[in-house]
Amino acid sequence: MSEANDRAVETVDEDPHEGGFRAHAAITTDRGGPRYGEFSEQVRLLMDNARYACPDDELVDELIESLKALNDRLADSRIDEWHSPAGTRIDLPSRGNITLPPYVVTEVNDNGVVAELTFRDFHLGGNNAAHGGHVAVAFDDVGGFASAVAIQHVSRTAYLTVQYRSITPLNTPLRIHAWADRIEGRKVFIKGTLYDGDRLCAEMDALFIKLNPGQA
Ligand SMILES: CCCCCCCCCCCCCCCC(=O)SCCNC(=O)CCNC(=O)[C@H](O)C(C)(C)COP(=O)(O)OP(=O)(O)OC[C@H]1O[C@@H](n2cnc3c(N)ncnc32)[C@H](O)[C@@H]1OP(=O)(O)O
Repeated sequence: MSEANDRAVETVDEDPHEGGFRAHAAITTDRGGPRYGEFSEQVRLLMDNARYACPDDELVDELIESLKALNDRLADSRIDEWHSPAGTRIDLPSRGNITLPPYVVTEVNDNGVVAELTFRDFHLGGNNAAHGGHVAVAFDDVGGFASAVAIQHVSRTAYLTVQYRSITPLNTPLRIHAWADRIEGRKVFIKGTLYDGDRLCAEMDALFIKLNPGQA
């Protein structure tokens, strides 16, 4: 971590979290400004290019200097997790969270949550296919979303099982669907599917637990 990173630990007086997540929906399209989506896309491209890059020594030297300068500037604008745009920008893919595979929600209703999701070069597992861990990340987020829709409350993943049925391609719009199969008290049983066209890539079977008030 750089010096700028050390300086960047900023605290906020109010206590904006509840049950381990945001107390308020914090729905905003303002934080980060109108070009935050373009910024996120450039970061994703950086990750994609870094994944496949084979720079020579001279370029590595140059890139390290550029990245150091960039990281210092970014670190200066860090804020706590509750106020950062990432995760709250509902106008952007995956709510502006660049650590998630980008997805755009197309349906939210009694049948759950449906989204168009694209794994990118950064998500490579091998042989042009998505890494299984990234598939699980996608299911966790969209599954958590479906749980939130079903119970109108925050929940945490207790378990999440993925059945990998066929290769999940990169750079291909996929259809991810998660829905509440049943609810028993605080337990929300979530199921999910990931399709490339008509081909089933993976299935999810997960349990989310509704958090008690103040639960971490
Ligand atoms: C701003 C814009 C908004 C837009 C729209 C919002 C969309 C917003 C989407 C966000 C999407 C994020 C989605 C990420 C979600 C994570 O990734 S969360 C992070 C990963 N998960 C964790 O770190 C959880 C770690 N584990 C824990 O904290 C605790 O074990 C848990 C899961 C909270 C459960 O603990 P607990 O509350 O003490 O529950 P406990 O009393 O032990 O168990 C309750 C019941 O569940 C059962 N149970 C608990 N664990 C298990 C298990 N592993 N297996 C089977 N049964 C279990 C118990 O047996 C018990 O059953 P009953 O006796 O009631 O029949």
